[in-house]
Amino acid sequence: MLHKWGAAQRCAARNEGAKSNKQAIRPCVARLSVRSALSSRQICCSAIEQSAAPTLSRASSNGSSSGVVAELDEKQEAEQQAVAADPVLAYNLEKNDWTASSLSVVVLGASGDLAKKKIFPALFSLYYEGLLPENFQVFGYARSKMTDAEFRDMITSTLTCRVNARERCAEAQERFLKRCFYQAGPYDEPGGFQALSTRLGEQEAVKPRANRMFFLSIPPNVFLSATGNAADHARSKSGWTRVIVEKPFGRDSASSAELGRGLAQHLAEDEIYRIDHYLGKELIENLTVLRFSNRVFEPLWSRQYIRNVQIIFSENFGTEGRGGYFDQYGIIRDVIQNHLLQIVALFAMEQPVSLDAEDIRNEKVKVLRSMKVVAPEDVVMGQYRARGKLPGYLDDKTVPEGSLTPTFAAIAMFINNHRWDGVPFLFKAGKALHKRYAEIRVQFRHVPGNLYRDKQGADPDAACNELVIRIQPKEAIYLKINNKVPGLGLRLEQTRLDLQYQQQYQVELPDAYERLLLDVVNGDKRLFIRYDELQAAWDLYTPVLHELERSQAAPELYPYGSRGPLGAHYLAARHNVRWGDLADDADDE
Ligand SMILES: NC(=O)C1=CN([C@@H]2O[C@H](COP(=O)(O)OP(=O)(O)OC[C@H]3O[C@@H](n4cnc5c(N)ncnc54)[C@H](OP(=O)(O)O)[C@@H]3O)[C@@H](O)[C@H]2O)C=CC1
Ligand SMILES: O=C1O[C@H](COP(=O)(O)O)[C@@H](O)[C@H](O)[C@H]1O
Repeated sequence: MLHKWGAAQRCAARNEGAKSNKQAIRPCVARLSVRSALSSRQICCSAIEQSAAPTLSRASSNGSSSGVVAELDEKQEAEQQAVAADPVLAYNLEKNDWTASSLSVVVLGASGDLAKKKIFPALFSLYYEGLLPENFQVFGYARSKMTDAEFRDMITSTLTCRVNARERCAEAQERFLKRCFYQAGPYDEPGGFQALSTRLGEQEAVKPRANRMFFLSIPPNVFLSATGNAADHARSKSGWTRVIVEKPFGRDSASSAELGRGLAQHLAEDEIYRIDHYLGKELIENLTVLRFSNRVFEPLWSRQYIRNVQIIFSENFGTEGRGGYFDQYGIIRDVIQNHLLQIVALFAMEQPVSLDAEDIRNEKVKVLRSMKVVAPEDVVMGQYRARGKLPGYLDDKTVPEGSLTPTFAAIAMFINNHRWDGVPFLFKAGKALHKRYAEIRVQFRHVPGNLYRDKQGADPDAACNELVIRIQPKEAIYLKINNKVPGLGLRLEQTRLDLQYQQQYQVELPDAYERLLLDVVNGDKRLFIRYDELQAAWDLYTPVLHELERSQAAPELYPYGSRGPLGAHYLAARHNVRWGDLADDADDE
């Protein structure tokens, strides 16, 4: 399964007469993907080459090869057309030539939670699925002292074989671990980075072009010094250097701008990848597909038909262990100003000129810049308190005594443009609630002059159509419609047109970090946040965040495991909205 990319490149190298790498590799990608349902990101192919070969030889031996070859040729042609129409693939093919390059991924903060929980497992998954180049290595970097062997021991327990075919997983893990190295050093001095660069060079020696990718999995107080040292002392001299920055990108407009200026002293904007892992979730990537490839949705996607949009994030656990970080930020900065606002930008944008990163981000930034700055009266804050044995936020030892930091918030926002004027976009996000889920709910307007008004029960709201995009868990898209209850009578009930991913696709979905790391390898910035988007997002929230801090506004307490504070319902009611998740809860239990 490994090194499909390398195989495609080798195959391309044999393709004489092609004018460019892109032209050379296309037929290879197409031919080698004949028997596989690879996504547009999964760029071919040795495994597929092997799986096509036996079919051909078996067919030859019973004398029917021409039929099979013709069939393959047909499929190949169809695949070639698909590849030609895929701008992501075309972009990747144009930008990378891994026959002459190596890839080093350096994880700064390798001893930390995010690195262990997300980054190493994602890198292993990509490796296992053959999506990383042949000459590939991982370097962990942190202050903790560790040998390569200890580092490998540390990450072993984090590696799992996510993909369907788990065959030879242990073997793949062993091979992956041999590519993992560790360098101890400080973030704020050059010495460690110089040593890192030397060791990177030793591993990269076999390829003329050495590409280096740094993941800043470190606390924000060392972002700038680590970036400066990485860029100045461990930057690639022969290939590209890309730096992935994790949130928090500052605390407000001013600190974010300062961070931006600091990064810009060492890196060009095209070297910076601001990650928002919600953009890497399957259902979020599907948002634009849903909108722009289905004729049925786009005409409805405006104030004319949509009454309100709700973006809901609910976690059934508290800050356990992350209280120190969380208390400095709170739920608005932790989740709403970034993950949920990014979802709205994608949800509400106009159709971009193309799927190119800049075209998409141009449209997103227009939405953000059209939004009304959040008003204090449109914010409800909550903080969880203890319930039975479940600890309250203030019981977390890493949280300062008497902290007023919100662990829950509900917010109403508006987009002042032709399409969305007057439509409330309601956000609700909280920790230590009753369930873990994230979803987008689109509530449609009432049916005017409804013929069936008296057949639908007393509550007219319950008869409104609602489109639900369930981001996680149990990913799904369903549309609530009114339907006649079968039988001789005439009674209507609300039911669902239901796309449940588990039933429909029966594949395990890739983790968001897998998708995003692969995008960085391929230089694809569609799912990363551009500087002007970030600043526009902060400008919407900075005044209210400052005001809440200045006024020392006390959050409403809610019990651990509840649905959050009552204030969220009053806020929704003020905008003539009812939270859709309450109605659906009973069905989903
Ligand atoms: N964990 C998560 O789920 C998420 C994290 N993030 C962000 O990702 C980044 C990393 O997160 P996470 O792994 O949880 O962070 P950690 O607190 O685990 O820190 C990562 C590593 O940084 C080093 N470190 C910790 N504190 C300091 C300090 N004060 N000064 C210098 N170095 C320090 C430690 O390594 P050593 O001492 O060995 O150098 C530690 O192992 C953060 O910016 C965080 O906000 C974003 C989304 C989710
Ligand atoms: O960025 C963050 O996201 C997580 C939730 O991510 P998910 O992919 O598990 O939904 C959240 O717990 C954390 O507080 C926040 O920093």
